Amino acid sequence: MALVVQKYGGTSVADVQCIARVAERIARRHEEGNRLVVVVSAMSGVTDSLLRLARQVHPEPMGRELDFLLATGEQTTTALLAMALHAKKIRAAPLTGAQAGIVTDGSHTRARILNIGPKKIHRLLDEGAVVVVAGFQGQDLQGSITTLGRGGSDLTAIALAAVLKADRCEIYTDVEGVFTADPRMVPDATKLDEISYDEMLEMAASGSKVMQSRSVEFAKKFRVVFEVRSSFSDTPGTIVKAETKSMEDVVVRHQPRTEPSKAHHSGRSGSARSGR
Ligand SMILES: Nc1ncnc2c1ncn2[C@@H]1O[C@H](COP(=O)(O)OP(=O)(O)O)[C@@H](O)[C@H]1O
Ligand SMILES: N[C@@H](CC(=O)OP(=O)(O)O)C(=O)O
Repeated sequence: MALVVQKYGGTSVADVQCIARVAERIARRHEEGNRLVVVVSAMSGVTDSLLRLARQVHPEPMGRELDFLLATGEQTTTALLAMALHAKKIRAAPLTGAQAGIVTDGSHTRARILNIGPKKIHRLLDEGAVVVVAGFQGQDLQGSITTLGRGGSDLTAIALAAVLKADRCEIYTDVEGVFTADPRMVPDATKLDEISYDEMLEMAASGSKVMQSRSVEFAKKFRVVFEVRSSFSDTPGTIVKAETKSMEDVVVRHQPRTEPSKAHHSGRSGSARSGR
């Protein structure tokens, strides 16, 4: 029985129809006999709305309260996805980051993971449940909720895959993998079958990226091989690993510098993703 960690980003859980579609995908994999740990992000745009709300009541909200608020975005999706799975008669166990055993330092809004105690996840998997984990969050040693920086659900998934020694780690988004440039801005960008951690980090440094750089650094350090793929199709995505067999890095290095469109892609631009 393979242990699979999946992560569904905000674009994949943007509304209840999307959540139902994700539940369908999970149900299929569960029925195939896989053990599943599913990390979810807040529904697209929710984290930004929560930030705007916070700033309406305080120009510079305190980190502890801000993290308490921001973590609710992922918790909402976690609860809704667990309900959607129950509607399909699949046992699902929703967990906050803290309940999943994710312990961080106390750097609110950009906390670093100190360790993960996966006992509860293992127990739930042994009971046959699909474990649904709220991404982007943990708990510090004082018991306060923390968040892992923008894009931090990627880090939750990669770190869980490392700790659980998962057989597969799948990062689901709204494009079919990693392209030579942002496919929404560069129509003739081509999808890569494979890319190395270093090439992914180079893409991030040049402003065009599909994942939080800290997550890629973490994956590189702990040798977590993962696949970036679409939750809207069954097309194989892009495998990210230490070495790639081709010279695709040449293509990557020659991609044009692009500014991701805010309308579609809020929070994914250079500093918002990599600066923490
Ligand atoms: N090189 C690239 N390859 C693929 N997607 C990219 C790339 N650079 C930027 N992107 C953008 O990343 C988006 C996915 O990130 P995001 O919108 O944050 O998704 P999610 O909600 O799944 O985290 C894609 O829609 C695409 O526009
Ligand atoms: N909701 C958080 C965490 C996250 O990772 O989101 P996404 O997977 O949609 O990039 C953010 O907006 O930063």
